[in-house]
This record gives sequence, C-alpha cells and structure tokens, in this order.
Amino acid sequence: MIGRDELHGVLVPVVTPFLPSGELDLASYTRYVEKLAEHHINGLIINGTTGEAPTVRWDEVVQLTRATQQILKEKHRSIPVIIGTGTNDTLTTIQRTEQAAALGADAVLVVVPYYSKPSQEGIIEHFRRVTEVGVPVIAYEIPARTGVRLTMHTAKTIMEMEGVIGMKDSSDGLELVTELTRQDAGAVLCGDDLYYHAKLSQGASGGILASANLYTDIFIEVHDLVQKGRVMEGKRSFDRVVPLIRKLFQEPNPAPIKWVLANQGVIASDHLRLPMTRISQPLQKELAQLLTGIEAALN
Ligand SMILES: O=C(O)C1=N[C@H](C(=O)O)C[C@H](O)C1
Repeated sequence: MIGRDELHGVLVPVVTPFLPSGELDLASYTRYVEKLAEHHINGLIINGTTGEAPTVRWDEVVQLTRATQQILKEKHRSIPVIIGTGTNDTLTTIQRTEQAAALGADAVLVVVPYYSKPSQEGIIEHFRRVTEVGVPVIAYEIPARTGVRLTMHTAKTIMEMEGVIGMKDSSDGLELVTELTRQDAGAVLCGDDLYYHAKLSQGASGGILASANLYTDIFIEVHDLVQKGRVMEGKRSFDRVVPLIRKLFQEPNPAPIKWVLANQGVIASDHLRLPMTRISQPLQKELAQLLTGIEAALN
C-alpha cells in the first residue's frame, strides 16, 4: 500500500483491450503493460475512465489486476497498482474496495458519486465510509462527468480524512489545485491532460493522464523539470505534446488512445464496448498525420 509521499510523478490509466468480439484481450494487455512498465512511471490505474470502467465487469478487473501483478513481478518492477472502485452507490463502492484490498491493490481510485447529484454531506459520508475499509483512497473529482462539483470545503474535508492519500483533480481549472496545495491539504494529481503543466506549476505532485500512454517519457520529463523549478523548460517540453492531447480528447476518451495503440500494433484491436464507439475516419487521418509530425520532430 502507498502513502501520500508516494503519490507523485506520472501514473498511467491503462486501457482495457478487447477482441473484435468484445471479449477481454489479455494477450494484448500483457504486451501493452510490459511496454509501459519499461518507463519510470509511478503507478498504473486499472478500471479508470480510460479503462472503460462502466462496461468492464468486476471479474475482468480481477483478471487485469492479476495479470498486471504478474507482469510487474516478472519484470522486477515495483510500480504501485491502483484499482478504480468508485461507483455511484456507496455500498457497492465499499464492496469493490474490500475486493481490491483482498487483491493486493496499493490504493483505490474513488470517483465522486455521479449521476444522482448527491448533497455535499452525502459525498463526504460516501468517502468516509469507503476509507473505513483501510486501503488508501485517491478521491477523483471530475465534475464534467459526475454532474456534481465539490465545494472547496468538501474537497478539504475529504483530503483530511485518514486513509485519503490524495486527489485526482480533473476539474476544468486551477482553483482546486491552487487552494488545496496552498493549504498543504495533501497530494493533488492532475487528471485533466491539457492542464498538466499548469497544475504542476500550481503545486500538483504529478498526474493521472490518459495521454501519457503515448510519449510517456515526455510526461515524466515535464514533471521532473517543473519539480526542479525549471518551469519554462517544462513548458517547452510539454508544448510538444499539446496538439496531440487536443486530438486525443476531440472524441470521447479512450477511443482515440485505443485507436493509436492498435495502429501502433501495441494492442490487437481498437474495439470499445457500446455505448462507446471507435473514432471517426477524419480523426484517424488527423491523428496519423500528427503522429508522423511528432515522430519527425523528435528524431
Ligand atoms: O482514466 C482516467 O484516469 C482518466 N480519465 C480522464 C477522462 O477520460 O475524463 C482523463 C484523464 O487523462 C485520465
């Protein structure tokens, strides 16, 4: 299990590869995670938004976790394994968190309960109950997806809970990270890829970034430069991937990332489970051109 001090750097939310039939593709997953584990990343997130949590069954989460642990063991890599257990039902979230603990998760990622638009007290109580399981919790604020926004008081209250080691901040702005880090409330990880450099500059200790599935070392370099106070160099480095990030979020995540990974032969297929669909032909063309340009600039 990990603590607040270990929540920094680049944590990669993994995709869940499927065969064209829709079945889990563990062979692709193994190839893909073996490749990711070669980078100096500080965590792998299973069953996040990028992992298509809404359509992945829990027994599949178990298979993905065991496969990940096996790969890391074989490669002698001790990268924290974090499992997304958050749902919009407190009891289900507790049960999944207990199961994640039994699986040996180093921490769990718990999204603010979505869709039902609970009160701030309800959200606080949701997190309080989940922390009672005893596995470290990373709270996940993503108002554009949940339909509810944490007040600063709620965010601070959650961060102060024993058992909460940090927050993934996917809010569309700098207010949350600025205020939480100013008040030394704990580790804040950027979860909104375009804001990565800005949030690091405002005190975030790292990021959980779908786009770090590609050019992982650039995202690591940006983090390291900002941590060393070389903020403008960090920005220049980050600028190289900004056009790519824009394209990766032009259509719903993780469809564009899956297309790139399939196109590069890392995974066998860009299949997504409905209601998610593969990216449009125009975006495929734009991404292919952009990646060729980035490769040329980097070589
Ligand atoms: O899966 C994740 O974790 C992420 N999800 C966000 C989203 O899809 O909204 C984006 C972020 O890069 C990581």
